[in-house]
Amino acid sequence: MSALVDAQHARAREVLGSEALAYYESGAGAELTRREAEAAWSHYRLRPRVLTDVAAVDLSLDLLGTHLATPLLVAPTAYHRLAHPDGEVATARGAAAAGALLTLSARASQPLESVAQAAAGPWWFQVYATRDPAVHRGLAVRARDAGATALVLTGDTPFVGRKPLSDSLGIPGIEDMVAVNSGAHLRPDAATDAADQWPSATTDLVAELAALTGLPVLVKGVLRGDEAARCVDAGAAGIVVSTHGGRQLDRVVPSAVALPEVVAAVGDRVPVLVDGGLRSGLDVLTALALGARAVLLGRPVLWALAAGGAAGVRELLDTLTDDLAHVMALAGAPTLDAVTADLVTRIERPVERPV
Ligand SMILES: Cc1cc2nc3c(=O)[nH]c(=O)nc-3n(C[C@H](O)[C@H](O)[C@H](O)COP(=O)(O)O)c2cc1C
Ligand SMILES: CCCCCCC(=O)C(=O)O
Repeated sequence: MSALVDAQHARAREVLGSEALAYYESGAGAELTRREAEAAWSHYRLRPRVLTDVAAVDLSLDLLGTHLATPLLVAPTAYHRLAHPDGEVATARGAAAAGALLTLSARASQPLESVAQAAAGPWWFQVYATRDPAVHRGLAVRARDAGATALVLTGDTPFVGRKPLSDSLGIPGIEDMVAVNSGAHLRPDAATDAADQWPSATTDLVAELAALTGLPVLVKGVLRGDEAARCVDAGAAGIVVSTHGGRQLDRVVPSAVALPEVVAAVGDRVPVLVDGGLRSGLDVLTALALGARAVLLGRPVLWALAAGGAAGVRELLDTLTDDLAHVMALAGAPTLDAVTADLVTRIERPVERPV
């Protein structure tokens, strides 16, 4: 883990309330998937090139029509006002200052238009299929009108995963935060709430959202090559390999294991992105070498926001981008195009604590 991520995490643990901390940190079930995510990246080893001109490392890329300065993106995470009073507005400012793309959660704790105004940089909007389709359709159109350049349809959440460590504590202020964008309140009979997850959603929603908004739609939460192909056949413009931070189905394969299979299945048709357990430039380099076009950061952004508001988010993204540039240079890859599969190999028995 990068030293800064570690320090911001420690600071976040000091300043966050116990309910907010539990909500952010927790995973589903016995948390096997959450706990495996980080270590899974270290099962790969690098095969660097030598005597390659790496005096200038260029991290820029074009992604679905948007030019980006860094392949580090902010993952959609809910309720940023639990971390900092300035909430998603601060996250948007920090991301823009670092030149990083923000993915705003459907469960943001501030109106998406306020966040859009603060987002001087590019941003995408994450969509949950809701029981009342007017809710997700309305949000998608509002996001498009406010300047989002793509939608990210989360496909792994027909129901919210059960998280033993946080479910009993509850989330302070959740009713108001849910209402802020959807206009709906979670009632005690939440299963019938208009803004609750809609468990009957299918891949038909991909084309529907694309036709409604004219925006590219990525599907997030994919862990299999055949499922990625099914989403792309249904119109997905990109795939996000993700275990949802280990918060949905426990014991799913880590993103680091699923990524090569998904890239092999659809990587020549659409960009494949990945998130889950990425905590350092080396983790990101590994993900890019395995075929990801870009990566998303979830909890590290929440810790950075709690630790330092917009400045904390900027420092995180700047530091990891700089860390990535450094390890790319040492691996002999001066551009993202030069980060190819031959740079990594998988080993079966990593040495966890060398002596
Ligand atoms: C507190 C929290 C809230 C999240 N909220 C959302 C959400 O609203 N929508 C979504 O698609 N994913 C959500 N995620 C999952 C993230 O987008 C991402 O997949 C995950 O956090 C990546 O793993 P990492 O935290 O190890 O970086 C959430 C994750 C966390 C930790
Ligand atoms: C208690 C409602 C949680 C909504 C989903 C947010 C999310 O994706 C996550 O917490 O994970």
